[in-house]
Amino acid sequence: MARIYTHSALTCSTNLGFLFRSSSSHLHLHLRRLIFPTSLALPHAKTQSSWSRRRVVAMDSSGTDSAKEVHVGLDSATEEEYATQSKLLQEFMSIPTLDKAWILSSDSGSQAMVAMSQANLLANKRRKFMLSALISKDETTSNQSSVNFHWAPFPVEMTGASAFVPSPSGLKLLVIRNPENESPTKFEIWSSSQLDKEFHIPQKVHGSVYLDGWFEGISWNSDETRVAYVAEEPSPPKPTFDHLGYYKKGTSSDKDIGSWKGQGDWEDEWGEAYAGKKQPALFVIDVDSGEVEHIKGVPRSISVGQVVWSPNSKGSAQYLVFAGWLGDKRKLGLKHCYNRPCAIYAVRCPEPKDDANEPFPVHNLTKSISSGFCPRFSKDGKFLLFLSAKAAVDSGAHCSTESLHKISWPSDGKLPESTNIVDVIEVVNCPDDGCFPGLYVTGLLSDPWLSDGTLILSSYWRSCRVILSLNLISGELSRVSPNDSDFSWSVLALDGDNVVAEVSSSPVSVPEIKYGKKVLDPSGKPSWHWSTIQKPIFKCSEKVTSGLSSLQFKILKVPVSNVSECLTEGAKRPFEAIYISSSETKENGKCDPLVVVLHGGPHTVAPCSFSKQLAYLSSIGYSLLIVNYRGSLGFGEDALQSVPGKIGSQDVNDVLSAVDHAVEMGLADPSRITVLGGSHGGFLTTHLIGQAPDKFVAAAARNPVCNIASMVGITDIPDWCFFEAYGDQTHYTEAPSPEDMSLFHQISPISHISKVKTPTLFLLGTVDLRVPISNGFQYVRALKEKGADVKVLVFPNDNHSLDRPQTDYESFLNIAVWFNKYCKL
Ligand SMILES: CC(=O)N[C@@H](C)C(=O)N[C@@H](C)C(=O)O
Repeated sequence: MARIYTHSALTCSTNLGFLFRSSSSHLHLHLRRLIFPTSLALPHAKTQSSWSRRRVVAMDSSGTDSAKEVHVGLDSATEEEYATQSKLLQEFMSIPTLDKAWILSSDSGSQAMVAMSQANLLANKRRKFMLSALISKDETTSNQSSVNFHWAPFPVEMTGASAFVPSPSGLKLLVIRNPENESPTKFEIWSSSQLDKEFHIPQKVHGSVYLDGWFEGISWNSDETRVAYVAEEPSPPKPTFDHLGYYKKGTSSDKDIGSWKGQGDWEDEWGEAYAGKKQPALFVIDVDSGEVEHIKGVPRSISVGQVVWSPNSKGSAQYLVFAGWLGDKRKLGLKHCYNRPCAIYAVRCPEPKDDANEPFPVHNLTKSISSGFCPRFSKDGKFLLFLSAKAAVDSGAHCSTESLHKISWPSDGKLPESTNIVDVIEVVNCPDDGCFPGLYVTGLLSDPWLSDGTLILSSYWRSCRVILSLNLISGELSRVSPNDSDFSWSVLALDGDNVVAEVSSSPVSVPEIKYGKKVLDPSGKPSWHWSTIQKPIFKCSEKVTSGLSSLQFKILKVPVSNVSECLTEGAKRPFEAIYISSSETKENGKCDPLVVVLHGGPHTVAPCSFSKQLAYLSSIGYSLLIVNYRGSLGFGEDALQSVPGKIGSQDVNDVLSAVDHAVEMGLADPSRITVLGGSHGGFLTTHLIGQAPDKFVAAAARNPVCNIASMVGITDIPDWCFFEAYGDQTHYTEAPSPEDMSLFHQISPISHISKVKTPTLFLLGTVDLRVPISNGFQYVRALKEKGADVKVLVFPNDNHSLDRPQTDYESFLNIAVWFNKYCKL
């Protein structure tokens, strides 16, 4: 998931919950197909006799018909198990997710609007709804003031709306509805009691508005007359041929009878999650007339995003300021990839009276730095702040420690030839104990400022997400969320000088909303006083509540084994693992079975926050060990940069050290350990079952990287293969040599396949562009050849993230049943 803008939208379930409740044979048949959608569902040799068998005629490899026995369906005990698990999983997966929040201030006080979503399994979509509340504050004594949110009795369903953007005054609300087919994009302007305007923007003007976390940017101008945004350019016309196959000159309408459309030229795309998306381009809509202007002058080699308006000072030109990514050569994958060069640009926004035929020049404001994105103007309009992933771009790591910079913004609107970029927060290499580990921003609000110009933002800090404040003048950075909290916090919205935050209390309790007020302690030192907002908006069923109430967690510090002198200082420091277990003591003193959970990247982090899927696994009796091995975000740049060039060894050893550490502490029973991971986490999972074949009783891998040699030619991030294999970006080429291929094979899980004996479940998405499905299949077939116990679920319409509601649900249902089978819960 993109680290900017979004709150972790952990998605949910499927229609299986409904199906399991029925005992009709028709539904059971359907269920079997859902659970084993491919012919690769292989029962373990030991359990074969309990499976129902059916004689079918199949074609053997010689091409002749032969009668073979294949296994269909489940034994009744397994069916019972699926049925039981599905009921509880459904309750976890239906917990809603908080997507965004706004605080709108008026003379009568502040009001909160909270956009939430919940899985709709049957529709395989997320159901969106909006909750609103009036905020009342009792300010009698400054340090003791109480805050109440008076929630409307029910949320309002908003399904069909793609984006909500209140205007700065809170008097207007823009609702955008992206089309699902060839229909127009709808823009609605709402006032407090009615729909004021509705505009339908046809596909020949632009396609869907971007809402992806990278290119997304929708911005009201200060007098609330225009909105700038990023949308897909119209599709280029396709060649038309008549019934004889003759090429037709000129453009013709889609509805021509007796003619057909060719494909036309292929256009490069930004890889995983951008399949079929057109070039992002800048538009401005007049909210009174509905007139849409395509902002010209931006070269097609630049993909634009994150547009904001420059401050509006009388008589001076107004600019649209945006981030732009260069896609002139190859567009390499962008999702999770902060290492793509990008810059902050400004283009003068034409006034309605300007001659539209004369595009204004585009200024690159950040020429001297390899990365600039997320532009924000300071409260007084004197500075333009932006984030930079220069450490990622310059090193080649797909994600790394960020930095924050500013440039002065000219009050007369005359942009200088060159800008002086001032560093505000630098990259931290080796953080001292307990000190700021560097910037890993997880969210920047559209208006992130307190009245004195202090910036409020959320960032990873080791295994937690914290809220930080930055005084732009003094450069002082401090923690807004409590120093002693192991929970993950993120800023949702600002209410004047107060902070509304979402706090996820670790993996064992659902998020809650907190309201933070700056207070002065008796010595005059400022600190933040937090109140819990009374109504829990994440309402859980009794089973979920009782399941969670018996859990506890702690963050373990794991010492690095084999500290070598070649390591940088920061890479010698302990890394972390989050341990979750039942708080109840077992009568026999035995530990629960353990699931080792491994994030991907490798440069991401598994934060100490609530995850429905993992909470479900904990609540059915598993302890979890979520390992933030070296290379994870949040621990400084030295530790992060220590793994490239050593993947498949250093990261694997870190996980093994964490497991040994947990066993030594008496937290895990060495005979009942399983492992679960996706993508690079799946690379680690499949490495671990090959390199430590006796350690894990079962494994589950979601779109795993199993063979970099076969991935490099077809993934959207071939540069990742080179960077993580060699540890630098000098080796990257589109034409790998036999030596490259040999190294890729050698460092991949496939090279350890002969040792694997752990029963492994594979969850694969057919339209994954990052780790194409053939990677998992090759490994699966190699395991099958050895007679290993393998089960495969293939999701034909899923990409790399496997997060569509039904997919997510069916995945975790099968993970639970698979682990139960080998851990004998
Ligand atoms: C940079 C990147 O996407 N690497 C993949 C191999 C990976 O592990 N991706 C993670 C972030 C994922 O969870 O998709």
